[in-house]
Amino acid sequence: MADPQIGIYGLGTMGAALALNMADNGIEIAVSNRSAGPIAEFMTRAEPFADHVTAVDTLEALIETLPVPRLLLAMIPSTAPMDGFLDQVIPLLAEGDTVIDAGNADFHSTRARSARLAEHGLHFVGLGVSGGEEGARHGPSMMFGGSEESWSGLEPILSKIAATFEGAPCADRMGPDGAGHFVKTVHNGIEYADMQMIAEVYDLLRHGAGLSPAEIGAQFARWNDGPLESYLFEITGKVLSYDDPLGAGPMVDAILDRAGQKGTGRWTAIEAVKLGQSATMIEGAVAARAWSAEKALREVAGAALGADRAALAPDMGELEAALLAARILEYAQGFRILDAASAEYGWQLDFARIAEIWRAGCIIRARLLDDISAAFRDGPPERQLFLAPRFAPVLERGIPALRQLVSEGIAAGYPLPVLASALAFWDTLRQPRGTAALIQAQRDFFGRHGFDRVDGRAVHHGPWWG
Ligand SMILES: NC(=O)C1=CN([C@@H]2O[C@H](COP(=O)(O)OP(=O)(O)OC[C@H]3O[C@@H](n4cnc5c(N)ncnc54)[C@H](OP(=O)(O)O)[C@@H]3O)[C@@H](O)[C@H]2O)C=CC1
Ligand SMILES: O=C(CO)[C@H](O)[C@H](O)COP(=O)(O)O
Repeated sequence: MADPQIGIYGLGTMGAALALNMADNGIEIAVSNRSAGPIAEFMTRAEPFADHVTAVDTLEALIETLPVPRLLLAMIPSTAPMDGFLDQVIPLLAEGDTVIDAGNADFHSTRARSARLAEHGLHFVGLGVSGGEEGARHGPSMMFGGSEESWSGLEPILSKIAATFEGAPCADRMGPDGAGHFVKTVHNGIEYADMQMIAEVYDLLRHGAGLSPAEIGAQFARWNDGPLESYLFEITGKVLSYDDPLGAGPMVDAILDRAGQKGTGRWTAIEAVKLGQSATMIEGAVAARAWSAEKALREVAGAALGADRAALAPDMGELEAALLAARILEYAQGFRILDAASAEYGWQLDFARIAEIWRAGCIIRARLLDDISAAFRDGPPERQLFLAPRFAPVLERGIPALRQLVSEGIAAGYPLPVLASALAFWDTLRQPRGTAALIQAQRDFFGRHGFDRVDGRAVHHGPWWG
């Protein structure tokens, strides 16, 4: 057996799948895990590729097994466990070795960890991996953040295991230190918005139009054959077609309506605000998950305030047009955050390439990304996707449909935090003169904050100050 090319520590859902993907692609790997059970389980699954796998019991042994300079990939929670892992490995590694955090990390942590490892002559890579277990096993989309040197060491491996789109691997270097994890975080923010938008339409169709989950699933499957084609529409169609094996009717009805969240959507919203942006659709989706967790309160409020909603009869063609417009706006918001971060951190992110690496393997893969990539290659006015000429006819058709959907939905009592905020974003940004003059007047009145006049005259306070 040849020397392992890379060590993988953490054989949970994602680590095991990535390791199997590597071994399946002929990459020599060494693996280990904190507890013993997953190592034995992994070796059973890896039996067809056993020639390419060395399994060891401890982290120390894993490091000893790897030739220098080492590539050591950890697929463990990127929070305190990652810092504990680094405490353990730093004294065992040699100058020039590379540690890869392939989990979902807060990019601020990644930047701090990169600086910490650099003090020891070590490289640290923040690798965003998307595609869930299936993607990790058969071809994920990967967003690399780290030095050019560590990219040249890792690129041959990542290119072999990545999803491909039109022959090119869906893996690339985004920039140094936290750039890869930041792009992955925004990917997840878009994922949150897309999932919530789908859930809002599901609600309208289920409770407004009275369709069954299976009928709605079939509708999502039909939409998935058109311009809305995407992984999330595909799996929504599938998920809604299942019945509960325990006999409680449609599977979706047997699931508690309380959404989990591990942090990436929230980080996206927080970073957007810190960067002077506001990704309202992503914020709306994070809010919806937070409100969903308040199940007990909603029970009380529903009994006290009434949970009535009126019937609706949405037209499926209009819905499709509305959803496409909303999806353009949600990606537009995501790329605006990337643009702001790229400027702030000097990353020079390549948006067309990011759209391409999201085109396959990842959770937000969607047909629309072809046009997004092309729009960025054309250079949209003001760097804004929603101003790209290629989207003009789609938005001209879709925005009135979205307006009708949102107004009818809200009038009938449905919460539409993502779809409604898409319209607020659109309607705000298309107004050359907005409402902020009044905000400025109020700020000056209560706090003498001052304002600029439209005529440019050097008078910065209102007559209320005499
Ligand atoms: N699941 C998904 O769809 C995706 C997950 N991710 C990210 O991948 C990472 C791993 O997630 P996932 O595989 O789903 O998680 P799992 O819960 O399936 O696996 C967690 C792994 O981390 C190990 N681990 C946990 N705590 C420690 C610790 N303190 N020290 C050492 N090892 C530890 C576990 O070891 P042990 O067996 O001993 O408990 C196990 O190997 C996370 O950062 C997650 O955000 C990224 C993309 C998609
Ligand atoms: O990164 C992922 C997908 O891209 C993970 O599945 C992540 O856990 C999803 O986020 P959340 O758990 O908050 O829904």
